[in-house]
Amino acid sequence: MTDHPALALEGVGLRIGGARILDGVDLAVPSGELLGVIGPNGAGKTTLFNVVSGLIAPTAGRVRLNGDDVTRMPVHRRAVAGLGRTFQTSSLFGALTVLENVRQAAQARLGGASSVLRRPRGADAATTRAREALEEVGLAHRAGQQASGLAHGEKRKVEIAMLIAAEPSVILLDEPMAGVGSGDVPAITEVIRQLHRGGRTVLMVEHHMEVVLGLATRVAVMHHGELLAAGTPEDVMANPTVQQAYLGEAV
Ligand SMILES: Nc1ncnc2c1ncn2[C@@H]1O[C@H](COP(=O)(O)OP(=O)(O)OP(=O)(O)O)[C@@H](O)[C@H]1O
Repeated sequence: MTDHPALALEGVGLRIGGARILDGVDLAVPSGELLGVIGPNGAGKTTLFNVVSGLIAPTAGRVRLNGDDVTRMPVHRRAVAGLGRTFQTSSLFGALTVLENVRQAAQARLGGASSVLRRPRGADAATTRAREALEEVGLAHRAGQQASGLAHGEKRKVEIAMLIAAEPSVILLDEPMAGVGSGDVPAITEVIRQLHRGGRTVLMVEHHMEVVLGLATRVAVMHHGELLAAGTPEDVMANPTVQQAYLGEAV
């Protein structure tokens, strides 16, 4: 298994009507990489994440998770197989507490029945895992608070704690800095850095270039549904084709 990339896209294409939304995307993401996915608006970045997570079926090519072909696997089974993702907008249950939100994610991973049958004294396994995940993102002190009352930046951290609790092997972060005030950017950057340091494989779509260049071990550039370039942040930013794609856009 270790010979396989954590995630591989092989000739992935998506046509909707006459439009080519994704075209021949080949990409191998080795285990432990933090890949920044960038590109101008409408380049196909979110669509690519939707294909990887199973929300959209590609019309060509394959998606492999740790070597296994998951192209036709539904979203929930892909999650169980080890794929986790966040969305541009918050996916928290506002009426639940922070701990309850993270606990749901841990419970989904552990499975309901076993934890009911074998409930450790005091706190069950899902609660313990949820508390550890909140600790990891520095939000243990918010555990009992209702999620709707959190600041936006804290909600982002709770979403990352939910990912940690679900223990995915590959994580997709879709614009983690979207809507985040500049004051919260460094703290969330640090949480993502920690997430990656734990040995997890992370793909991150992000427009905030400072964040991408500061975190990514490799950068992939999408343009008109194609993978234009992939390489170290330095190489990619020095690539004339990439600079051309961004003409008229803020890089
Ligand atoms: N279901 C759909 N039907 C038709 N066109 C679609 C559909 N989904 C996406 N598109 C088109 O595909 C292209 C890629 O969209 P996508 O949202 O993936 O781009 P993006 O790179 O994530 O953009 P942004 O940075 O603005 O979020 C866009 O031109 C979009 O209008």
